Amino acid sequence: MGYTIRKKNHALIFTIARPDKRNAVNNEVMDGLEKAVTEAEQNDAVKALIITGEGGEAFCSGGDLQEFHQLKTQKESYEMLSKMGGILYRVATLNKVTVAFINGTAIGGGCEIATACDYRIARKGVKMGFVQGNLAITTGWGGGTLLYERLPLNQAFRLLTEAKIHSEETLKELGFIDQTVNALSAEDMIDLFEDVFKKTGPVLSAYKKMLNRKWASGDLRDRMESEIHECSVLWEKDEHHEAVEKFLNK
Ligand SMILES: CC[C@H](C(=O)O)C(=O)SCCNC(=O)CCNC(=O)[C@H](O)C(C)(C)COP(=O)(O)OP(=O)(O)OC[C@H]1O[C@@H](n2cnc3c(N)ncnc32)[C@H](O)[C@@H]1OP(=O)(O)O
Repeated sequence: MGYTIRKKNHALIFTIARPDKRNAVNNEVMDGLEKAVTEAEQNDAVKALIITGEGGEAFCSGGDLQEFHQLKTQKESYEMLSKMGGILYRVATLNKVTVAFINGTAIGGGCEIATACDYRIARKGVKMGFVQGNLAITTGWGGGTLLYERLPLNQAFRLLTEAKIHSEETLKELGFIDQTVNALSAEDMIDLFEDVFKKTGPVLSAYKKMLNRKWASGDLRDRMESEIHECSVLWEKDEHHEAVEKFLNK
């Protein structure tokens, strides 16, 4: 299976388990993440959902370029993009604490997944980049919209338009990474949330509801939807397909 879901203390840990493909997201991983979000939502004993990747190389390398390269038209890409965009909206608005433990490289959609979480904890030395622009598309899972919620607008705009890969030090200076650790696995870094887990579930849930009310009044879901649609329009263009071909034929 391309993912695992396991419980440790008050946390549910979702791990993308495709290390041979640098934990690229395919439909199976999307379905698994949706399952984990539902389980976290329904289990009162769970106070946090942690998302991470298997192995020491990558957190997540974004959408599976092999699998999704079959999607040629705006309509075909929109179906995939809106599926994952809906799941990341659920991650972002889940009434539990959400944590991305960035155990390795995070690229493209991998950065979007991390952005959907309340906390971003990175292993020392990892690199991250919103590289979608280099593939002649934008973020397409709602991660660009969410980045504008997480960072000052000018810094978010810079990360998206430069589409560069940055060190965790740079991203920590920008405030995107909350903390860097030497931990190699989610289990090893879970103690960082000891104080959080001392709070009752209803307290943590109430704080997320405050954030969600702010986002609801700001039409977050509509803005994510517009991003997803815009990405699907760009997806169909030759420039995007040529850029993906170049990677696949490297
Ligand atoms: C809306 C989101 C959007 C979308 O869905 O399209 C995106 O996410 S766009 C961004 C898509 N992702 C990328 O452009 C990243 C592509 N991958 C890389 O840049 C590198 O693989 C990297 C930096 C993640 C890791 O580099 P490293 O040198 O450590 O590994 P390799 O490049 O040799 O890759 C090993 C192995 O994994 C396969 N691989 C890596 N990334 C993907 C991917 N995203 N989809 C499918 N397969 C991927 C790569 O082809 C190699 O496979 P192998 O069979 O061994 O040749």
